[in-house]
Amino acid sequence: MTSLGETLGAVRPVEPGPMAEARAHQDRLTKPSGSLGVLEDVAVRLAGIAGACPPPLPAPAALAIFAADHGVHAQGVSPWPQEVTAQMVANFAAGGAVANAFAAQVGASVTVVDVGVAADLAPADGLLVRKVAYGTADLSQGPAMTRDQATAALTAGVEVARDLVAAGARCLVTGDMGIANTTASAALICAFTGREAAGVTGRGTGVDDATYQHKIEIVRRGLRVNGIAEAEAVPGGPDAALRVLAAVGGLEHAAIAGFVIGAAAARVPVILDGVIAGASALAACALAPDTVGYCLAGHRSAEPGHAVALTHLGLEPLVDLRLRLGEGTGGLLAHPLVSAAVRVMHEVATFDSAGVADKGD
Ligand SMILES: Cc1cc2ncn([C@H]3O[C@H](COP(=O)(O)O)[C@@H](O)[C@H]3O)c2cc1C
Ligand SMILES: O=C(O)c1cccnc1
Repeated sequence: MTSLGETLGAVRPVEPGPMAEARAHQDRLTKPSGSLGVLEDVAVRLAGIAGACPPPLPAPAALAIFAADHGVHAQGVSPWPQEVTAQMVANFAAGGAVANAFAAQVGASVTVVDVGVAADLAPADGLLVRKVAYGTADLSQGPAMTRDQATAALTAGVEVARDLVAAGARCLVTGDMGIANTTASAALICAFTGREAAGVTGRGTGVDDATYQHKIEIVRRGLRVNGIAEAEAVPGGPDAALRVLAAVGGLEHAAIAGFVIGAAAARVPVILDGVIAGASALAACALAPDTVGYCLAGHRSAEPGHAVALTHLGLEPLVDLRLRLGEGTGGLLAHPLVSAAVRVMHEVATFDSAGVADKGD
């Protein structure tokens, strides 16, 4: 068993020296300075993460899809039955989901982790059972999880990251599956950013207007019953972060937060997927602030809370395709861009080496 405290303490800031070196190297390459835009920033950050310039290629990539159920589903916040969580876990394990197709496209492995599905699942190839509970309690009635449950799910995420890196992964990608988890995501984003529920709650898998208004009300109620003021960010520090995560988060949010922290502790970049990952990353970065240096925002999801979370974290999304699926799909699609950004550092000639004239002063 990994101690969560030890892992939090192992997260170091990204290294400024190799980042400065990478920035200077970018300017010597046979292209106008800054012409690769955000990709230059990505390559610079990967140098800081690896502590080396040029940084290693971020491959192979490994996607982990954390799955769990939500007590708040009983409030009618999702049009889908809760059983779809377990059914989709089987679909991931059989290779039949969108995430599997995108993983195959970009050459990423897929690991599915049951951290809280409300059904018994048997371990199988690519399916780890690390169940902490059969779903959370209803966050609109009281805390969704105990502190111990949140800690156990965080630890499961840390350990999955550690094991994937030990098995050779050089880039991690977050994925989620949990019917009703956009409600818990909205509540987490409210608590960590201090935004109002109406500004961060989205339609998830597609609720109608009446259900959407009800969903916003449930997010408000969840904050209220758990003693979290709406439109006021919770105080910083790991203790408050764990309290918020346990109060209104999901078991997969906690596990994803642990996974992101585990990536940072192992000095490996982690590509975040959509709104569930964004909400989880807010918790991760509140628990261990240097974690943010290891996070790349794969995409911006159509859920309004996602942009709020990314702005709060200071992360710029790599793609915006109006995706609103989760599973890791948006994170996976960004992986070739991250690889391309790093490959430039290895393969592109400098003005000197290629005999190309630099622009005049
Ligand atoms: C078939 C199916 C596949 C999915 N894959 C991801 N999600 C996504 O939708 C769910 C969150 O939306 P809400 O909060 O509205 O329930 C999560 O399971 C998320 O991973 C799916 C949802 C469905 C129905
Ligand atoms: O942003 C996401 O990842 C998302 C949006 C809607 C439903 N599930 C996931």
